[in-house]
Amino acid sequence: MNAALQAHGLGKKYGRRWALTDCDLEVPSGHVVGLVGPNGAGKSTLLNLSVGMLSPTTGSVEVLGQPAGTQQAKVGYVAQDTPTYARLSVADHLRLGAHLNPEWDDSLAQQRIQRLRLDPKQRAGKLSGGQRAQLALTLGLAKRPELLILDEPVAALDPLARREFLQDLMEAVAEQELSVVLSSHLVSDVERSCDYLVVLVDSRVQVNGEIDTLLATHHRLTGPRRTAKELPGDQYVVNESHTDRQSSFLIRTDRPILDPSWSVTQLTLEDLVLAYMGREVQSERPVLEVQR
Ligand SMILES: Nc1ncnc2c1ncn2[C@@H]1O[C@H](COP(=O)(O)OP(=O)(O)OP(=O)(O)O)[C@@H](O)[C@H]1O
Repeated sequence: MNAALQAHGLGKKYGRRWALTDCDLEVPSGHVVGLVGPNGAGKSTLLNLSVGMLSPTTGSVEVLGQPAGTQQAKVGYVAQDTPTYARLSVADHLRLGAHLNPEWDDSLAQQRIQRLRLDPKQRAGKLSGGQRAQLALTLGLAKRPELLILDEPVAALDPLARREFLQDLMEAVAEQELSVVLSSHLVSDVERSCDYLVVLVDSRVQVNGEIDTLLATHHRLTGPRRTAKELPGDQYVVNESHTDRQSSFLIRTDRPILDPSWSVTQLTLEDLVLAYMGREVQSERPVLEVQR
């Protein structure tokens, strides 16, 4: 199966300013991928390049095995500002969706609009921010894409609407062969809905892999003070902190931790994301990748 997303040396420059530099990434199909990273990391730029809304200054990006922007019917995209046509009604948007998309699922679209209590006659410009986001998400889902790319899709939704949307998304993933890449600042949403994680910091993928595997292979070790050099070679140190007598390491390893002097704790996804986000940018290749 083709990768959902594949970027090589991808870069985008605006005037003299680089928004994304030399980004390498491969995301397999069949996952719900959470793309997280600090403000300005390049997430939106990467997603815009992936759908062909922007053209790269350097490098290349493919979606579903084809150059970005050539698979319009198979790729759904909801941009960060959930664009809609202000003067068109909700019903007009659905008609437009049906007209433009060969796989359009009208009953899904109508049911969703009904459930969300959106008035089909209301112009999109008169909807609230959250309702507009729901309309844009409905268009993305009803298109029945193979890959759905969502840039902070739930940012404008209230907590209940957020939960329902993520539920809808997971149902769509279960029912059809749908891969999803969604960027989010909310680790709890990523935890609830994603099975694959990409942490992007300053254009660099810091960690990339299935969430279950990442959680099973990362641990916090706490014990008598020592240096990272004293740890076994298979223990990759993500971060470390020390007091006079104690050391704490966040490590990644595929092997059992045999040293009985360590107290070993499992990490939450938030611990893991924050650890990679808080690190100095790692630009050395190869990027740390964990896959089954
Ligand atoms: N149109 C533009 N012109 C100039 N610089 C831009 C433009 N769009 C983005 N940038 C810059 O590129 C960098 C990456 O921005 P991008 O929006 O991709 O980050 P992001 O990870 O999506 O951030 P956020 O989490 O805040 O949405 C930032 O430094 C931003 O200021």
